Amino acid sequence: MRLEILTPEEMGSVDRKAVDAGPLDGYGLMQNAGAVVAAAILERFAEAEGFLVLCGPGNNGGDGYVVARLLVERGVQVRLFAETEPAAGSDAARARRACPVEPKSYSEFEPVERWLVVDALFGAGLSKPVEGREAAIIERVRTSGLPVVSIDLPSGVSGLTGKPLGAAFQADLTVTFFRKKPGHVLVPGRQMCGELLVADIGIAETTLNRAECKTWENHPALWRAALPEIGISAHKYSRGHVAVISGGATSTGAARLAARGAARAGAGAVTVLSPANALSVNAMHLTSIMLRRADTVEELEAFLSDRGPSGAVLGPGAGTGERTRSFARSLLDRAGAAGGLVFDADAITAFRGDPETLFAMIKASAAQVVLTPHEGEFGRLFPGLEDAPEVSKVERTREAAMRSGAAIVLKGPDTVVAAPDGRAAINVNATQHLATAGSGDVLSGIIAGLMAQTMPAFEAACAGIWLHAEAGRVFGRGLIAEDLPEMLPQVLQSQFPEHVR
Ligand SMILES: NC(=O)C1=CN([C@@H]2O[C@H](COP(=O)(O)OP(=O)(O)OC[C@H]3O[C@@H](n4cnc5c(N)ncnc54)[C@H](OP(=O)(O)O)[C@@H]3O)[C@@H](O)[C@H]2O)[C@@H](O)CC1
Ligand SMILES: Nc1ncnc2c1ncn2[C@@H]1O[C@H](COP(=O)(O)OP(=O)(O)O)[C@@H](O)[C@H]1O
Ligand SMILES: [K+]
Repeated sequence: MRLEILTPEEMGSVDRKAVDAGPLDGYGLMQNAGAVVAAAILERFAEAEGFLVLCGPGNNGGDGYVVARLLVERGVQVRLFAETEPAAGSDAARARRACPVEPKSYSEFEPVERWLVVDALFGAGLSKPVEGREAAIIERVRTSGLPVVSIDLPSGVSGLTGKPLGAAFQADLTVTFFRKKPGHVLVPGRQMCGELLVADIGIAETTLNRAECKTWENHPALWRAALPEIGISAHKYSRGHVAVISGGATSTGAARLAARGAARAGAGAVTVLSPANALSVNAMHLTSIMLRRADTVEELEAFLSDRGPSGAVLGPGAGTGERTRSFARSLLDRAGAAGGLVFDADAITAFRGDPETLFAMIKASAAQVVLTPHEGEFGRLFPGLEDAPEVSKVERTREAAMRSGAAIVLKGPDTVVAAPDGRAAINVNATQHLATAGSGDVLSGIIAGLMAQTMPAFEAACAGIWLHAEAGRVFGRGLIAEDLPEMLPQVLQSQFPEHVR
């Protein structure tokens, strides 16, 4: 599967390598790009009565001239709008000369009913906010309601960040080339593309140095091989034992959701470690999941010594005070080499004043650590890496992983996972039904459950996010967090039948 995601800059270097290797030059690639776009348009929009092609000054516009020419050759009506001539000697200038349609200026642009707009204004070379006459055309197209096919990217959407830079098209179909770019999978770019087609334009697969690729679309192909297998002689503890730290009497549900997530993800045993004042409320709601008292670090450490769990979740409902901070220190200190720790919610917020101390402990620990912040929690731990218009969520998450020494799961509709070694994956199967209280708690449990079964942190985080999202997607409307663990068996059995024996 072609799961690699290339930044516009990386794509530019692939293009250059492809041209150097031949046989196609830049103009040849542009011809192929135009041809795949024209074919996709004719196949999907056969009922369109004519085409309004908008060409920008660069190679994206060059692709537009090729599309216009090919559509004219098919005998359909085409009007072309361009404001700036392509640079002399460029591939786009050659495509412009070969195009039989004389461009009109943008000011002459008029929407025509039942026609289709081909957006070839800007692609990978978007370098500043779209304003003025281009913004005016985009607004006219939007109010006309005409369908839009965008070449490479909806003009105005940054291929790097997925965010609009000024005005931007909402496309019905976007045709990009060779590989997806971050802007096609990060929101809001993902929705602004409409349907996304990744087309082959004759760039050899060998042009891409796969070993250098560090960013992927999250998909089972990335981590299927690392999914835990249950051996025939398994016993409950050999399948992994997860400890989940509960909060006090009025905030115990989050830990139980995480515990249930860990159990359904396949951990053979799960223990909730509860303050004394919450033991009875936890006991009333737990059956197969075990319960043990842990008010103090000494009690936690006694449990760690007795039972040697292979995974733990700290944070959901745990409180942001000294108990949580001291439990974090103890878990990082005492977890064996195979231990997998997930710090979520309050375990993240508890270190807001002193993230460097947490990062130093993580780096010194033998445990594999995953931090699962939402944007608010992320900002508390990583000042300076907050969301900003021109920064990519992938790069922010990657930088946070390097700073902290943990795998970072930055949650949202486009959850990004990054590892300290630079690997990153963008998740695309989530549904908005996951935006429900406690859904993140279940996720932390699923990831810990997978790590407790010896799945490495990055793979466990990617698998956990995908399974969690798939459970939400399959369940659909009316989802509450309690439903997520209960959907996992169905998702696991339908997607990975070989793992259920
Ligand atoms: N490389 C290859 O082999 C292949 C590439 N292909 C195609 O090439 C596309 C990339 O082409 P590209 O690099 O020429 O950039 P492109 O997106 O046309 O824009 C650059 C121009 O727009 C201008 N400009 C930017 N933002 C602006 C704004 N907001 N408002 C106004 N102006 C703005 C910018 O100005 P400047 O930054 O120089 O001031 C410059 O003049 C790629 O998306 C794909 O479609 C295919 O043919 C397959 C083979
Ligand atoms: N609009 C959305 N679309 C898809 N997934 C979402 C959306 N909103 C939230 N999620 C997912 O739901 C979960 C919410 O986690 P979190 O914010 O920690 O909530 P809670 O603290 O209530 O458990 C995360 O996995 C997140 O990625
Ligand atoms: K475009």
